[in-house]
This record gives sequence, structure tokens and C-alpha cells, in this order.
Amino acid sequence: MSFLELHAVRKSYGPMLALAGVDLHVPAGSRTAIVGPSGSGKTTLLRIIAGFEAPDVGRVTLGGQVLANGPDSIPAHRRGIGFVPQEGALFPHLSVADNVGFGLARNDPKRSQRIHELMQMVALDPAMLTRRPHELSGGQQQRVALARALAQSPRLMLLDEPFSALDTGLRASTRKAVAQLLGAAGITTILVTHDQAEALSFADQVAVMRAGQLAQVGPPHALYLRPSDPATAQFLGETIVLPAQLAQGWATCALGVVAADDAQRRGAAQIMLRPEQLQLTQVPAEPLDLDAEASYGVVEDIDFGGALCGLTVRLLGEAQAGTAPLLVRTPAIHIPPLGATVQITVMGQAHVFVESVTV
Ligand SMILES: Nc1ncnc2c1ncn2[C@@H]1O[C@H](COP(=O)(O)OP(=O)(O)OP(=O)(O)O)[C@@H](O)[C@H]1O
Repeated sequence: MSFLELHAVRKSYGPMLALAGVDLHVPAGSRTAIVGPSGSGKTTLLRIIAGFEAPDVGRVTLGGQVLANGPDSIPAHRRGIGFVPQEGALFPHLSVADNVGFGLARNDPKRSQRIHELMQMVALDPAMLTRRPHELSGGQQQRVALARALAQSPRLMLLDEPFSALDTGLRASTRKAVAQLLGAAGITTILVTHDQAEALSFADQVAVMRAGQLAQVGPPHALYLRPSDPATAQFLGETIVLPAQLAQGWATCALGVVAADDAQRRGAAQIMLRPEQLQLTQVPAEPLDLDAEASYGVVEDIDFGGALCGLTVRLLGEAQAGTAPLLVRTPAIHIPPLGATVQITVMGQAHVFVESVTV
């Protein structure tokens, strides 16, 4: 049995169905990220796990203890669950020490020592204890909020978009530091975010929410490379979706014959590649053997993005005439010039969607 289990959880606000039957299993000590577009139900799900809301129907159990069975629900303060809201929500008039120690008894002789331990856990200098929250950086404030939640020695930690107010660099380093310290403490964690890259990098289990349901749950690399449908694929990153004919693990498509991740299926299907799976090699424009096995194109646009650049490539060849130009992601040091003729090589396997859905 998993540590946290949600079974058929539903929640409506008046006529608005926020959660339409959610099942989720979270193993002990794991990090799960719930990701989805705005309004898909992520925060509602987190609030039900925390105990700020009760489900209309469905069951929530933690470590074998039933926390909620429909509206019959254990209150939040008796669940042993830590919660870090967006932007930390620190008490602005209290010092860092009093924020961290907020839930600790004032007359506890070990209070000060515990506050120092918590500061150490979140890698903050104890010299900051006398400061007020506004005298800290955004990343430091988030760590104080985390220390305050850790003070309760929670069985489960819930993070609601805790990094969203931080700028890109600080966001990545804070996320990494938080993931490491929660992992080292062995605390089961659930992160809610609308940022796909954040979900993929933070978690060992990613749950994609769509319209109040979990569209797919799995390890990050599996969701990214083998999404269940085109909508999930597009939500998690850029895609190239092509019609193909499958046979014995090979897909014949506008890019020629490409290795596919389904050796059993035959016939028409939709395949997906990520733009960084295409490798471009500049070749002379003439002569080109367009009937050969290789696939060629012309660079029509270059979007210089720093480390990775986006190139728009129009495929050459009569059979490829109806194929929309492809987006290719390639390291900046390898970009061919605008108008160059390129040979296109596919790295790795194309993913075959289970259903042939048109996107
Ligand atoms: N207290 C409420 N009263 C009425 N409707 C609500 C309430 N809370 C949420 N909703 C609705 O339920 C749906 C799910 O909301 P929720 O906040 O869970 O989504 P979310 O995925 O967290 O969105 P975001 O990323 O924008 O925070 C939305 O349509 C929202 O408008």
C-alpha cells in the first residue's frame, strides 16, 4: 500500500466540478509533482490532502489512517501535514526566529536549539534569525517558510507553487536545494506547479491534471518521452507529431524510416518526436538524392535562444510537400545558417501514441 492514497475523490463548488474523480498513489519518501493548466484542479486537490477542504465523495488515507471519507474529514491541524503556500506567507511583523518557531511552544527550553537546527536544515545562516522577512531575498523567505513547516516534523510536505515568485536562476537553485533537503530528511512531498520543467526536474513521480482528472501519472522521463496522448505531450514540451505507417518497430513517415517505441503495432498511427531529437548536418544544396533513405530540408527561420536554438526546417521532396515545417532544437554552436540545406537525422525512438488522435 502507498503512503498517501486518494481514491475516487470528487469536489464541486456549486455547479463547478473542480475534481472529477481522482485516484493517486504516493509512495513513502517520494517526491510527486502535480502539474496542469490553470483551473485544472491542482490547488483543490492539495487543499483536500491538507484538510483545508473536504471532498464531496472519495477517500484520502495517509499511512493507513483515513483522513477523509467524503465530507467526514479530520481537521488540518490534526493531520501532521506541512504546507508551504505560494510566496511563503511569512508573518511580516515577526522575526525570522519567531516565524520558524511559530508552532513551537514558547516555554520549551529546547526551542532556540530547534530553531537553529531548522535553519541549518534549510541552509540559512543563523545570523538572519533577528531579521524581518522583508530583509531577506525571495529564495531565503521560501526557505524560512519551509523551515516553519518542517518545525512540525510533518509526515507529508505539501508545496503550493512555492517557487513561482522567484526569478529563473534563484528558482532553479532554490528548487534543487529544497528537493535535496526534503530527500535527505526522507519526507514524502507533493509539489503543485503549472511549470512543466519544474515538475519534471523536481519529482520522481509527475501527475498531469486536466479538467479535474489525472490524465497521466508516471516517472518524469516516461511522461516526457512516452506521453499517453498528444495533449499531454504538448503540455509537457514542444512536439513534432507526424502520421506514420508502422511495421516491426519501424515508422515510415515524412522523415523517412524512424525507429519506433512500439514493436507490436502495424499500420497507420501517429508518432511523436521531441524537437531536440532531430540533428541537422549542413550539406551542399546540389546534388541531392531525394529518393535515398536520408531526409533533407531547408532552414527557413532561426530563433536564437542561447543554449538551445529553435530552427524551422521545411522538408524537401515531393512526398513531404504536405508536411508543415518542423521545429528543431539544437545547441547554439551547431546552428547552420538561414537558407542552408540540411540532412536530418533522428536520434532515439519516435513515440507511438496509443490512440490515433488528430492534433
Ligand atoms: N472556493 C471556490 N469557489 C468556487 N470555485 C472554485 C473555488 N476554488 C476553486 N474553484 C474553481 O475550481 C476549479 C479548479 O480550481 P483550482 O484552484 O483547484 O485550479 P488550479 O489548477 O490550482 O489553478 P491555478 O493554477 O490557476 O491555481 C477552477 O475552475 C476554479 O475556478
